[in-house]
Amino acid sequence: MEKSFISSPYLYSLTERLLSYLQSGFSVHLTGPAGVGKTSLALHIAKQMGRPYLLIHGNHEMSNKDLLGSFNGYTNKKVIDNYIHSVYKKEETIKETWVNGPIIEAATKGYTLIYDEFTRSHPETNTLFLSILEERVIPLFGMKRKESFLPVHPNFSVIFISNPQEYVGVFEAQDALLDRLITIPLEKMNHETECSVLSHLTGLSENESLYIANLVQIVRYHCRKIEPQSLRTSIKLASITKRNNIPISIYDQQFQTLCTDIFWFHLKQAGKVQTYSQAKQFIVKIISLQMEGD
Ligand SMILES: Nc1ncnc2c1ncn2[C@@H]1O[C@H](COP(=O)(O)OP(=O)(O)OP(=O)(O)O)[C@@H](O)[C@H]1O
Repeated sequence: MEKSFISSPYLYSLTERLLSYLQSGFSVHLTGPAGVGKTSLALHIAKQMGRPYLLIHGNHEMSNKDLLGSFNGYTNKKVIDNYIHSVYKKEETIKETWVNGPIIEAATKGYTLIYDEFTRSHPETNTLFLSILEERVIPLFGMKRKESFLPVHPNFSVIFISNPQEYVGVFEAQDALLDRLITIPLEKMNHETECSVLSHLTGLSENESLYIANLVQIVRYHCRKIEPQSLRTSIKLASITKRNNIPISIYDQQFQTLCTDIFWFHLKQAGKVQTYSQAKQFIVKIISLQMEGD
């Protein structure tokens, strides 16, 4: 099922601006911590571009061949001539076949490309984007093709997405590439939008979504020294309660256990608790007190 995109005044305005930058021929770059909504926003924008779009994910093993394509198939043509029955002639030709990679596919046909986690690919792999974005040509040196470049379709544009540089397995983006992009650090979703996303994705009522969003907000506050729990934490809590008909109340045993399972690791990382029972106590005593205060 396709997930619906929930907008807010901030997201609406950002979408409009990013669309206009892309339509003006510039590629854009969304950056921000995990779960802040970068991929959802990129997909939402790509759909509005009214062109086919393609989503790829960077990784440290990604090579130019993976992006551009390669000769990796064979066409076998066999001709058997036995017209004169005493003469048997067999002719076989084997031809390498070129298979387009996502960049050639998207750039020559004018698609919108979403390059998620592009800083997980080696910076040298991403170098080809310098000429794609500036000179509007796809470099094909060393690809064993007759042409040394292919022209880029005028409608081709890229939405790059990255996580912060401090994340494990992330390379620093090249300055020259960043210089060609309009980079927007995505802000954390506001409380109201988070509640709407929860109701929309899980079918919980507004009040139930608000309860869960408030609870996660309190845990975020207690764990503020570590990477904040993203929207995904609220989605997990909301989806599991809904699916299993767990009463959404900090006084309910089942809900307490679920919260403990979801938050123990974060509370431990933040140095608030050590053991599972301490985590449960923390949730039941401290968090319930703060929930009452809301
Ligand atoms: N505006 C939105 N409307 C509906 N759902 C959203 C919205 N933004 C985020 N979500 C939901 O929140 C979750 C996290 O969003 P998303 O995957 O877009 O984040 P991200 O920043 O790309 O994360 P990561 O860096 O880990 O890939 C997803 O389940 C997504 O469906």
